[in-house]
Amino acid sequence: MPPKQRKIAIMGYRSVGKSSLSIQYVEGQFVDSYDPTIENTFTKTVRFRGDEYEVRLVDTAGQDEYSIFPAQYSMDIHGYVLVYSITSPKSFEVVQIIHDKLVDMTGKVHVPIVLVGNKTDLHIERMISTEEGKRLADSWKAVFLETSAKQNESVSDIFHTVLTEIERANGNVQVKSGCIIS
Ligand SMILES: Nc1nc2c(ncn2[C@@H]2O[C@H](COP(=O)(O)OP(=O)(O)OP(=O)(O)O)[C@@H](O)[C@H]2O)c(=O)[nH]1
Repeated sequence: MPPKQRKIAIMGYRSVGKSSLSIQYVEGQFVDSYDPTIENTFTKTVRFRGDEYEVRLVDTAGQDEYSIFPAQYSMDIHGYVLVYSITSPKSFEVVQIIHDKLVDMTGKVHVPIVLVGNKTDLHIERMISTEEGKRLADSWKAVFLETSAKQNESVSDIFHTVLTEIERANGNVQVKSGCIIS
């Protein structure tokens, strides 16, 4: 069977670690330097829960509260990873604005979204608590994860979770008494 093709967009404010998470997932390395992204696409083939997936990961340019939601990211994308940095209240504010624009643009009731609080290794600089992140994700009915691209903590979980959410949106995952059966 050919691999299932899944296109995932990773979005958020500038410098939250979108490229670092993408590179850590696809290439298994962390780059300390900062090079603002315009747009990059990564492809990775993964076997997950018995199925083969070709994941196309679109690493988007950092947005701010004034950015217009790029129309190309409202179509042809199966799932979204929305990222903020746990050290940046501004990035937490912007991720909420991006989410609202995303829901408006796609016009869908349920969009597969994973909310990610990145940079957990910078715990002394933490400004957004785990509870705040969780509460926001719950209000969106999205899944919440905290990660560190630097320490490769929970990075692959992001993409496995978004693949699961896409399957769920397609009606291919059943949840029974807390267990996920696919
Ligand atoms: N300590 C720490 N630094 C990180 C982490 N993730 C990214 N960084 C650093 O944060 C800076 C920005 O990372 P990028 O991955 O370029 O951020 P981005 O969101 O793609 O940035 P834009 O392209 O401007 O949107 C870089 O210096 C990274 O090394 C992390 O988990 N921990």
